[in-house]
Amino acid sequence: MIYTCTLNPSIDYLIQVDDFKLGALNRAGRTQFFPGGKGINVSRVLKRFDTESTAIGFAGGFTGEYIQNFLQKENITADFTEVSDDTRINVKLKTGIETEINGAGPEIPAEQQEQLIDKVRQLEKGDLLVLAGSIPSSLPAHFYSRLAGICRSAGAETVIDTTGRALEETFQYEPFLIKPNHHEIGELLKTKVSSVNEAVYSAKKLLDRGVQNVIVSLAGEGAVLVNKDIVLKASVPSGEVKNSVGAGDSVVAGFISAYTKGLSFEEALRTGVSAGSATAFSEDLCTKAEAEKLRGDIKIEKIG
Ligand SMILES: Nc1ncnc2c1ncn2[C@@H]1O[C@H](COP(=O)(O)OP(=O)(O)OP(=O)(O)O)[C@@H](O)[C@H]1O
Ligand SMILES: O=P(O)(O)OC[C@@]1(O)O[C@H](CO)[C@@H](O)[C@@H]1O
Repeated sequence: MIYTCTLNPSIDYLIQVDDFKLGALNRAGRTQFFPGGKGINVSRVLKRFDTESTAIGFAGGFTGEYIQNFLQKENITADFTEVSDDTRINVKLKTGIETEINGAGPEIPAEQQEQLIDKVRQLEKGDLLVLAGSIPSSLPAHFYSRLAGICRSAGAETVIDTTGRALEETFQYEPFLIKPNHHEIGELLKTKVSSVNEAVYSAKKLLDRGVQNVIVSLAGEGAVLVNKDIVLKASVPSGEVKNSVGAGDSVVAGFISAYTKGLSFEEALRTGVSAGSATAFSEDLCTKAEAEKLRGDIKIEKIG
């Protein structure tokens, strides 16, 4: 079974303001709400790729209820731990360029922390847990590594999509996959990563620290997949980027969906990148049909 864990979900509030002026009253054009948070996005794209998952994490208040109702309408199994504070609202301002304001997230009391940990203790060998997104400020930075450690002891695999120390501390538990973008892997290794070669070099350093597979996404420049046996480079299709929110999560979901169905690393990477680009080219997360249309435009090269 696949689980996604979003410790810090959100309602993503997308606001279109064509001629945004700082310090003035701006009138919004189109506005939209979506359930957000990286694990939730992964679950939504998995569902569109006919792959079942259970979404766990913390949800609270009217915003938490909105997210859970939305997931229910999309027939996604969710088992959130309820907290009393409201789940955050993240503002995604579309003004020609994208500006994001993400909330810190609610207070998570110790009792609810333990309840979530107990859910993760139920995982078994063969299960896969995706830990994705930021950690609310009331939780310790090592919360992900604690969950990753529990999975490791149970024989369940982990996919980690977060940044900095929270990510680094999970390496001791040999995550199956991490998917930093090129800025994030650069920050982690205190270097600048802007080319495919630099991404591969950096990813190999993380294999040495225990990670089994690293996908580095380089936005419009493509993506690489590196593990101990293979180095793959994927090109991305060209198109108009409408909304990059969730593009990285779609790469993770597409990859997992294909890989868990038994496809090769090449085809799983192709599926991941097609989902990422299809999301970037659409307003909400991609549909399977949108991603499939792009498959043929993605070139996968074995470069190591
Ligand atoms: N300009 C683009 N053209 C085509 N595809 C793109 C473009 N930008 C992003 N993508 C798609 O989105 C994927 C993820 O992009 P990116 O490297 O920006 O990751 P990210 O920063 O994790 O994404 P997110 O915007 O979700 O935070 C890429 O692998 C690609 O498939
Ligand atoms: O603040 P975090 O947890 O790092 O990121 C949260 C977020 O920006 O990530 C998703 C896109 O990847 C959005 O749905 C959501 O608003």
